[in-house]
Amino acid sequence: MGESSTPLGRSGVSHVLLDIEGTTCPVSFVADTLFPYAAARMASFLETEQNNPAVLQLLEQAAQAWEEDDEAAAAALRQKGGTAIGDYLQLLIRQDRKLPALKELQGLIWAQGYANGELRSPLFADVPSALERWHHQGLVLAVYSSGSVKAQQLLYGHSEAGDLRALFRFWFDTRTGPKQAAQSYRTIAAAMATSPPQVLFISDALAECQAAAAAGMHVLFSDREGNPARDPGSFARIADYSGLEIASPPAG
Ligand SMILES: CSCCC(=O)C(=O)COP(=O)(O)O
Ligand SMILES: [Mg+2]
Repeated sequence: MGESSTPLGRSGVSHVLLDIEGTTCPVSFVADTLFPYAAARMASFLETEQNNPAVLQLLEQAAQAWEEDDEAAAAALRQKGGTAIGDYLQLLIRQDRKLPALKELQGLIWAQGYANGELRSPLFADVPSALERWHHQGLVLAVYSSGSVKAQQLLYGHSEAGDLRALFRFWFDTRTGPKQAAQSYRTIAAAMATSPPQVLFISDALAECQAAAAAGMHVLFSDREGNPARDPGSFARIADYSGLEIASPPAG
């Protein structure tokens, strides 16, 4: 593992909750491939899906968020008047804002790219074997990402290491709650029928690490090559899972 060793051997950890971008998957794939892929196809997707009730519902949610959005560029776009919701969605993509409706629309667009072979997700080299090892040990694996659950399942279902979805038992996105709020981690622990001290959370975002720790989870800060933020605060860093041994949970 990274610079420090973490005493997870006797920690009682039975669940591992993983962020995706900057944690199991390079930031560059999300920022330089996935986001531009969705941005380039958003207008034609909205045109094609204009009678799809699920898409219309997501657009209503985005329009509502836009009305309440005080951020300067969003407000300026609103004041222009008559501007299409597509322009607001493009703004959110450029700003890497994590609005759930946008994340679900992105997931629907990426689904087409994964299906036609244009997209395939790279994971950090140590990740697939660590997931296999932990799963084999009886640890419960779960995902918590700003990407929609559909997008998460697409990413792990079309990874360069194959379809890894079966290794995960639970999937959570920001419909469960913001990743910077301690309550979200309590909700996730409850949804997995466990308690926060039995969960190890790994993320590259310090605010997410702090929220999970405040809820009582074990936390490691993901310090991967290419991550824009490398300050771990008070958390132990991890750069590679090859040496991350987590004691198996008691049987039964
Ligand atoms: C699930 S793949 C796309 C990831 C994404 O859209 C994103 O915003 C990354 O956020 P994360 O919480 O995984 O760091
Ligand atoms: Mg992340």
